[in-house]
Amino acid sequence: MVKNIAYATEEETLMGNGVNLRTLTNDGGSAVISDYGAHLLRWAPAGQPDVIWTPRTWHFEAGQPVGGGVPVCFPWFGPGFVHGGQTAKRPIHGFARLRQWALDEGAFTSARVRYVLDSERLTTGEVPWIEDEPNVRFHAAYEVCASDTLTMTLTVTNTGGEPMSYEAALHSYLHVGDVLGARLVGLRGATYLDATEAGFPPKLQEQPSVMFGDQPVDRVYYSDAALELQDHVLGRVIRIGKTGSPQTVVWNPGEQGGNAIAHAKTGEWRGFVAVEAAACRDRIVALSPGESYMLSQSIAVMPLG
Ligand SMILES: O=P(O)(O)OC[C@H]1O[C@H](O)[C@H](O)[C@@H](O)[C@@H]1O
Repeated sequence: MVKNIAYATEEETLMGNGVNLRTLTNDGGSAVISDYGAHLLRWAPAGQPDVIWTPRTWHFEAGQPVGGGVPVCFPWFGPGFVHGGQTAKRPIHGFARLRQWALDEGAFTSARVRYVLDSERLTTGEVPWIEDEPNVRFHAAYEVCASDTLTMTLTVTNTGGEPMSYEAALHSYLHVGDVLGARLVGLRGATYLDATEAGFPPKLQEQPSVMFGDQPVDRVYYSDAALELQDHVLGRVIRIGKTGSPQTVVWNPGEQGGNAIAHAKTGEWRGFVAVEAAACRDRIVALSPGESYMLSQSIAVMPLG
């Protein structure tokens, strides 16, 4: 099924291929979210161009991630990281974004949607995901509140009888007029791991802003600071706040990688910067039985002053 997000309407909340799209519309703004992956596809405050980026055309395919939007990365990030070392797990960014989440009907309003993914409903082979944690059980709740601001909150509870650990990220593709002129401000002085180099060498953010170009930028910052993504083309600033997020992942694939993104046409990569609330690698979340952890990201838009 090929779909242009620009044409998503309320009438399309029930779609073919077993994928439901939910539309939130209120005076403050509107959003579209898919039950597949609990994947936010669109959000814009009233009167603003989209703030969440997706390729101009995209489709749902069972077992494949939807391009752009806000993938929920869980229970691992990238290829995974266990006991101090990178692993090679598949699928990349965990299975949560490739599963149908259960809609909490009672919590679905014009401004809010809540989804649940429970380990009891997953198939053997997905749980446990860490060989030495054979009895891991969890309950994940994901709530999206969308009006003139957007807030996404992932709460994971250890429902098993043994300790569990996981990685998570809210992988927001933020729409900019042109990434080549975008500036991400708020990370000066932070240490980051440079994922574009072998071994993820640690580096220091010395410049006042992160800039983007033809070369990829792929970094795990050790920072929970509030950030501003300045967009001189659209004349606005996207403000990003986070809680429970010891790291911030910043990514743009650059020209070569960007033009290889599934579903995206040549040059579309210039329309986004991914700024991700994350707890991954050596900041993995560890939960005792009964404990919960909340990872949240909120986004608002201001005129560029
Ligand atoms: O799987 P995708 O949604 O395309 O995301 C892929 C990207 O995700 C993160 O931002 C990682 O830091 C990148 O290394 C990776 O390439």
